[in-house]
Amino acid sequence: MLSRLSPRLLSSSPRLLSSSIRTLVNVTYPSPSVAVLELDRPPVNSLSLEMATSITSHIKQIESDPQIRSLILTSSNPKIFSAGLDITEMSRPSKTRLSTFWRSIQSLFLTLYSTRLSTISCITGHSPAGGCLLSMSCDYRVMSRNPKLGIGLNETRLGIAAPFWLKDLFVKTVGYREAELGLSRGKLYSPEEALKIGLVDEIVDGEVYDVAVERAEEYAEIPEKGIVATKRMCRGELVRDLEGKIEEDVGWFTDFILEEGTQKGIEGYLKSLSKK
Ligand SMILES: CCCCCCCCCCCC/C=C/CC(=O)SCCNC(=O)CCNC(=O)[C@H](O)C(C)(C)COP(=O)(O)OP(=O)(O)OC[C@H]1O[C@@H](n2cnc3c(N)ncnc32)[C@H](O)[C@@H]1OP(=O)(O)O
Repeated sequence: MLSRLSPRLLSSSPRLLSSSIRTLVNVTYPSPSVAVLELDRPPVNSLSLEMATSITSHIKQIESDPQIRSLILTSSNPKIFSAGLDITEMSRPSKTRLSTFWRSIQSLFLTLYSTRLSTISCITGHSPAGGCLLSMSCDYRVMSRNPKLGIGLNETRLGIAAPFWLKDLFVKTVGYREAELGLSRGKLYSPEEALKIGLVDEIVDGEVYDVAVERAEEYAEIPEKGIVATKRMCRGELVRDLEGKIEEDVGWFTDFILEEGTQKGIEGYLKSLSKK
């Protein structure tokens, strides 16, 4: 029933949907050419298989409306953009679920990174690891100035490593040396630091959402053909690299995560999170 609705009418607000078909995101339209996709998976918008699949399918639905030119990605939680991958997906999983989970993350990245839409990440809260991946996959990033917030790739802190395509995305965004330092130290950058290295494009004192809408509207005025060709030029190589190695990457991920040493690290990290 839901899929027959026009994307323009589609709002996945919890007020409108029963919990059994809750889609974990809300979609709204602040202007005729701009859509907003709000992550809404309490408590921390972590990316489970269902969450990643839902975001991907909503991006595709929005993309299919030719009137929509820009997409803002944001969060219903003002303190947390996304806590990254749902770590429980990686804790003592079945191999089948783990492979399907990783495919859903690859697919979310490929969809968001190569969409014809101009994408603005509106980062009001923490954005570690997979949260940073979502932000970096967008064309423009605005973040609240709050010095308590962190954005970056902290995988090493969990005893895991970013996959090659996330490392490549980070290198493309901040440059080789900063990426190497940030990755090996598992560094989370404050908004000021993130601005300095180009991990975000703008930091905002007031209402970050209003600035995101302004930027989305500016992008929407640029002729689509030029933007799409430019995106393809800048992003095609990384997209092709991953597309050519999907199975290899699934193999690396599942082997790495299922190792006993990795499992122990993940268990310890989960304990430290829930003890806080
Ligand atoms: C040959 C080459 C080999 C190469 C191998 C490559 C293949 C391997 C690839 C492996 C790649 C894996 C990539 C991973 C990327 C990721 O995204 S991993 C996830 C990283 N995320 C984090 O570390 C964030 C952890 N969370 C936090 O720091 C904080 O929760 C927060 C700052 C986001 C919010 O803090 P606060 O508001 O204080 O909330 P909390 O009380 O901490 O959390 C509430 C609640 O949520 C649970 N939780 C938090 N984060 C996650 C998460 N990511 N997943 C699942 N659950 C999470 C937390 O435990 C609390 O639960 P309880 O209320 O205690 O039950």
